[in-house]
Amino acid sequence: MVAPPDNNVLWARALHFSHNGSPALTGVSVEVRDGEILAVGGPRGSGKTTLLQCLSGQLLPQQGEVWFNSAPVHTMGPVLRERLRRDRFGWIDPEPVLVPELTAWENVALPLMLRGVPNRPARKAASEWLERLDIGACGRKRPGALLQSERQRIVIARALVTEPTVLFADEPTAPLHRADRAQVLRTLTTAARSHGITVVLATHDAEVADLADRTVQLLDGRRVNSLRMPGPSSGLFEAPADPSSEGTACSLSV
Ligand SMILES: Nc1ncnc2c1ncn2[C@@H]1O[C@H](COP(=O)(O)OP(=O)(O)OP(=O)(O)O)[C@@H](O)[C@H]1O
Repeated sequence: MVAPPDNNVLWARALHFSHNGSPALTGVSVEVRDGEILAVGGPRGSGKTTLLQCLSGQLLPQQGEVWFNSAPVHTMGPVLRERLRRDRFGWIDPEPVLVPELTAWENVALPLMLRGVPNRPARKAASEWLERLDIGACGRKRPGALLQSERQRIVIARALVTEPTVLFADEPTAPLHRADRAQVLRTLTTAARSHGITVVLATHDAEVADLADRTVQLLDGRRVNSLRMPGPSSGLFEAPADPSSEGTACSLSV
């Protein structure tokens, strides 16, 4: 086993994963640098979610290696991987899932309280994150009284309140309208940058990927290079990835 380069917070090599025999990743390698916002693009079914699940230790690849800093995630047992996810990683799903009986600030404070943080400091941290995400006024409301975009901001605040080393966001703005999408995403990336949180963001929206530092593209479970055509809502032209370009930016503005 070869240890990954020092400046990568995550480093995955030649990942293979099949769901019940149907291949989702076939030899994907990717690196994530400390503090960067990396978009994982590609059409539906291209393997984005599976890649994020392998990188975050939710799934064990059937072949290949995943390293977090200098720790080999692919050889960890379930207890260690669970601890890693709890202590160092955050996760945002496409649909906002909140506890309906709790207020917004209680939902955000929940991960801190589960770690034993007392009520007052947990409440203070939750309120600060609600303010940062421009939903300070929603603190006392329950999820049922909030708009979908407000609920998704609460989910984002809850994922950031523990200040994880890496935040995995799987299509975090998929259910939102176009205008809300850009605003929520800008808030998420600004908050992550200001706190030095690395973000791995799965998206099939080229405009979403524009907010990232770098994009890697998947197609049918493989990495491909992408050439972005001119224009704001341009499509992506894809070509097989050159393994020797591993580590260089994959999105080339033409
Ligand atoms: N639990 C599962 N059981 C069986 N097949 C699965 C499962 N999860 C994913 N797949 C298949 O694996 C492939 C990759 O799926 P994955 O969800 O990783 O792609 P994706 O790019 O995230 O897609 P989407 O944008 O639709 O979320 C797809 O063909 C999908 O149908």
